[in-house]
Amino acid sequence: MSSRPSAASTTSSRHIPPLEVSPSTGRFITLEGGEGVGKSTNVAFVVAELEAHGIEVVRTREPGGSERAEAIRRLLLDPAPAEALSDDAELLLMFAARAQHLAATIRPALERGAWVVCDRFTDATFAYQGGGRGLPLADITTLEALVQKGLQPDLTLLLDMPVEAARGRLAARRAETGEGADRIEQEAEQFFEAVRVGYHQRRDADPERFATINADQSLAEVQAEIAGVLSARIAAWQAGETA
Ligand SMILES: Nc1ncnc2c1ncn2[C@@H]1O[C@H](COP(=O)(O)OP(=O)(O)OP(=O)(O)O)[C@@H](O)[C@H]1O
Ligand SMILES: Cc1cn([C@H]2C[C@H](O)[C@@H](COP(=O)(O)O)O2)c(=O)[nH]c1=O
Repeated sequence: MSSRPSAASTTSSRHIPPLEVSPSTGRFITLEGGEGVGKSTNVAFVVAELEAHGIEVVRTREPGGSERAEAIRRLLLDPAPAEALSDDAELLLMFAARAQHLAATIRPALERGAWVVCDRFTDATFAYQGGGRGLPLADITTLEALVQKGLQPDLTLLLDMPVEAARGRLAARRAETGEGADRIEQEAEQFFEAVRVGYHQRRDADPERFATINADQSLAEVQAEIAGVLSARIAAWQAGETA
């Protein structure tokens, strides 16, 4: 476990008020949204904000987040597979990767009191395999219960913006880095519109856990919104712990 400097000893505490976080209270925060909305950029921001308050943070992602789960990620996202991947196999591989990720990374971190910040989790399965592919939500709910055994994120930041604008950002990133589109990113715009609707349905079914962030604004504005949500949620958790 990394050391926990006191909140008072940190210098970049401009967004979140000083915290006295109990080491035994691990929290699980996920960032969700369609392709190119800024999840990776803002995962880094959330991690930096928490670490600035002396919190041990494990940054992770799905699919992936442990050695074997990353191997499954490669299978899932291979842009030119020798054999087409069936929708059912895709769904089951997402949950196989998640089961391993939970066992190897997420549960051990939470059990030792670390906070986990994860780039995508099961809401992505509801949005992509449920909304995008049209697989039955009841099947996803069954797998969710089997694999998570009741564990849910404490907070999910849904970065939301129109699909076309986000694809523009992605195109700019690809032009800059030279990276190609993975197997799922190669889907048509209609697929990603259905993914966005899938996320909205998840959010509407669990408004307590979700906070919607308007991702279609400058990075500074997005991060101010995220900082505000984090600050409020952390204060509420702290109040609950000391009550
Ligand atoms: N608010 C913003 N305004 C303008 N550009 C942004 C903003 N947020 C992120 N970007 C840029 O948009 C691109 C996509 O951002 P990022 O890689 O964080 O998205 P992502 O949601 O993680 O993408 P993916 O779906 O591929 O995982 C990057 O080049 C990033 O620098
Ligand atoms: C967890 C999860 C992810 N996906 C999709 C969403 C993306 O297209 C890729 C992951 O790539 P990223 O660059 O890390 O965002 O996988 C999915 O379809 N279902 C899921 O459960």
